[in-house]
Amino acid sequence: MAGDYVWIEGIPFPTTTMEDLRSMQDEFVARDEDIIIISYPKSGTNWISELIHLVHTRGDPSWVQSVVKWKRSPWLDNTFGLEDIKQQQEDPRFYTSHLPIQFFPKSIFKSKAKCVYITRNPRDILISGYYFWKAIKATKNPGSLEEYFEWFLQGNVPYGSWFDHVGGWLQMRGKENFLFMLYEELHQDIRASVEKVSQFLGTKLSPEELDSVLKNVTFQAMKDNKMSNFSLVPDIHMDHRKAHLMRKGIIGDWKNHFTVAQSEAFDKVYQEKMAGVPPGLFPWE
Ligand SMILES: Nc1ncnc2c1ncn2[C@@H]1O[C@H](COP(=O)(O)OS(=O)(=O)O)[C@@H](OP(=O)(O)O)[C@H]1O
Repeated sequence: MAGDYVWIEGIPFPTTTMEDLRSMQDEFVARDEDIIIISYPKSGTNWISELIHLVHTRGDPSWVQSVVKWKRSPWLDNTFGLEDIKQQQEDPRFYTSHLPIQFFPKSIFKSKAKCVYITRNPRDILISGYYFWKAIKATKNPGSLEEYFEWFLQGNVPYGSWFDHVGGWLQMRGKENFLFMLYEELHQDIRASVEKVSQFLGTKLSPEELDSVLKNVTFQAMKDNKMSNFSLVPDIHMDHRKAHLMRKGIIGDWKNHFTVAQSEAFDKVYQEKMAGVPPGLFPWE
């Protein structure tokens, strides 16, 4: 049976999230060498993580094929992930977070840690989450799409409102150690995306290394890689009969799901909530 949420300061989190986020925020010690992947759920977190890990190994797939993703980039947001991060001696440490900016460890903002924030058309995020949360035991079962659609617009979904999450993290745009990426840009030009990320990380790849990264970050390669496709998530956390991480991997699946009325309702909320965001920043507007 799917669970409910743990509510922390008005935001619903999966029940696997540590309850004392505020203590973690004060106590966590970032290192300048850290590489942090940040996203609202279902934005392409695992795609950009895989890409970053492969850039780090210069296209050698042995790490991504032998270590599960949540050990390569543990979750900052839960106690087990945090322990893994703290115990890592070697630099750089990689870790992942879906946290809204107001819960992020303060030391990260004072460090030179490199942060990559990825986002995606929120309409596609809604659909991706609608299917995925059905399988995840630490989140509430979405029920019908009509119902989930309303929850999403209200921010009554894991990690709260997409609008608030993106709005918060956009404050970091332009900072030297922050890179903003879009799922859609990875789709449109994956080679240019790999080059952009490798430049940000300070890793110059040879043409052969770049080709090997490209070969291993395709939807099919990740779907076939059990260390990346979530098939090894224990049954106590995920019902593998109900959904897979690697679902469709396309742009615009929302068009196969939204009614005209839903599409209009979404646009209205989007325009209200994103009024302060510079026009043209996102390709889906
Ligand atoms: N390589 C590649 N190419 C294209 N698309 C990809 C790729 N890797 C992951 N995905 C798609 O990303 C969606 C999952 O997002 P996240 O990784 O952020 O999910 S999670 O929040 O960590 O659960 C999910 O999107 P949907 O298919 O729309 O559900 C995945 O299919």
